Amino acid sequence: QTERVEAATSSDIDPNKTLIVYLSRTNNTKAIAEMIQKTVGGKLVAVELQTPYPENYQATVAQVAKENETGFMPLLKTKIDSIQKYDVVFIGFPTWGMQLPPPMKSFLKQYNLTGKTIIPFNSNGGYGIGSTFETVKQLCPDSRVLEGYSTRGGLERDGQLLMIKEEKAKQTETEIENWLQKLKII
Ligand SMILES: Cc1cc2nc3c(=O)[nH]c(=O)nc-3n(C[C@H](O)[C@H](O)[C@H](O)COP(=O)(O)O)c2cc1C
Repeated sequence: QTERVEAATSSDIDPNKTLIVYLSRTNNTKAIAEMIQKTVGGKLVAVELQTPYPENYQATVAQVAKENETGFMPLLKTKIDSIQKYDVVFIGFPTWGMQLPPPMKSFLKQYNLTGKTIIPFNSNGGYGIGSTFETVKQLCPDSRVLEGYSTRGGLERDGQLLMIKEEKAKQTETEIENWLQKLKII
């Protein structure tokens, strides 16, 4: 009987009601987003800005530092139609200045995620998630925020762009499957 209950509660997320939204500059977080979609299904959406960040890495770092300081939230070009139809929202982002990137703060502020299940994921340059997952929780006080996934991506500062490829991609895929199983998503 126990078994039947477990089978009924696990893996019943509906791909039609699943949104995977991510921010990615050098495609590491995008690679994770695509792996999640391959495993779970759902609608994949890249967050784009009305005014994109500079191509130049140092200029971007400086701009983000300023935005983090002032709490500035950039306007998004990306629009989600009918957010209300999604029950589960995966939210992916790199670590920027050890914080949640400003565009993701914009996203979480802009959309009403009340009652939804939020699942964060992250790539970073090796310094970890910083305050990112904590900020997601703070900005989604009326959502169920599940345990996030994080892995090392690139380090643009040192010329490392897309690093989630080849062996690292295979390893990441396995980790993502284990994580989603643990969360009873698959
Ligand atoms: C503006 C900026 C700030 C960053 N700050 C950090 C940081 O504080 N800690 C860290 O580990 N990596 C940092 N990184 C590196 C990224 O988190 C890392 O390269 C990540 O994998 C990039 O993801 P993406 O390829 O999806 O853009 C920063 C990168 C940029 C562009």
